[in-house]
Amino acid sequence: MELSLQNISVSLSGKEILKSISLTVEEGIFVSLLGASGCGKSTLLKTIAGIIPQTRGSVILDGKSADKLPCHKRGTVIVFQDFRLFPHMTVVENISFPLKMRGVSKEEYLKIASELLEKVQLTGFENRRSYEMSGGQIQRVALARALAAKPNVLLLDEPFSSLDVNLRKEMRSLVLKLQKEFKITTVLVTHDRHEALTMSDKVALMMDGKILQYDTPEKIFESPVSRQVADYFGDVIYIDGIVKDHIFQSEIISFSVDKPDGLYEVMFRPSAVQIMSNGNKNFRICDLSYQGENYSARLEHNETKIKLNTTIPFPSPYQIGDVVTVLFDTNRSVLFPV
Ligand SMILES: Nc1ncnc2c1ncn2[C@@H]1O[C@H](COP(=O)(O)OP(=O)(O)OP(=O)(O)O)[C@@H](O)[C@H]1O
Repeated sequence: MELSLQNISVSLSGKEILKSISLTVEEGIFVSLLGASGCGKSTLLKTIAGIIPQTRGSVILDGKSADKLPCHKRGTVIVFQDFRLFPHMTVVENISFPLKMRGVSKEEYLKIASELLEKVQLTGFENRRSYEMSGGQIQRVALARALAAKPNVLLLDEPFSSLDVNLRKEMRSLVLKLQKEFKITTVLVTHDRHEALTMSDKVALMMDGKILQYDTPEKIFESPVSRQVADYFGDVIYIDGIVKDHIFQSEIISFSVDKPDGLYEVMFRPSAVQIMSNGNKNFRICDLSYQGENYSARLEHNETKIKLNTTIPFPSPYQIGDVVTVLFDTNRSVLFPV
């Protein structure tokens, strides 16, 4: 099912939390709502589910307004961070619950529960209760219960944040595998950049109740629309300059661009910068620190004193004080007007 949000605004206790959010999640894709704590991610998820009513705008499901539909009629299911299983019910009873509510026969719901338990690798856990399982197992039951409801849109509110690193990795692959298998339109709330970039077909970066950019992981990382977006996704190098007659010119680099004349900052990701020992030797390494797998290096330009940070793969052939040539991959440059 396609999900479309049209100019959604939400106010809570007199404060505007979401500010005219528009976004389309095409059928069957996996989208992450990414952003710092308090930017409104969970509020947006709950608005999609119908738990929080919007002050303005519309939630459109498969081309039809869902604004007047209560939560249980929207076909959306939320999995919360704390999973919220029914503690007095067994695993099978938890998974079967949404099916029973829909009047599915006992024979049928037991069959579906058993198939889903197999999919989340919990066959044999049918009669356990929450207090007899680990966090990861409880999460898999919550996922099976969500899938049992045959949701049109699956909404995941930070479901991996309470798990340890290895389990988190395992659960991410399981969720993605099932999401692709069931072809469920899915929206994940996360504050983990890596999680958003590696799991999603598209990422919506939120800040202060607004979406700053909604794009594929490659585009949002490589072609950010603003400095705010660029900075959010990690280290960046900025160089000030001007564009004149379609040439960007600065003290250390110039190249052709398709931009109108004016003042700009050009942005590079550290991976778009290469260090070489031969060439015009324009930078000096003033700091080098091991990060695990690579080194973080700080370099200073010989004459202009422009400084930049980059990474050097392990083992580093360079030392602090070495004078090197810095090459910029201008195909990966992004220009922001100043
Ligand atoms: N019922 C409420 N009444 C008033 N303000 C609220 C209410 N619920 C949430 N807020 C505020 O709305 C803002 C957004 O909250 P929300 O939970 O959507 O953020 P979030 O991006 O999901 O954050 P986190 O990653 O910490 O969960 C916060 O400033 C929060 O304090």
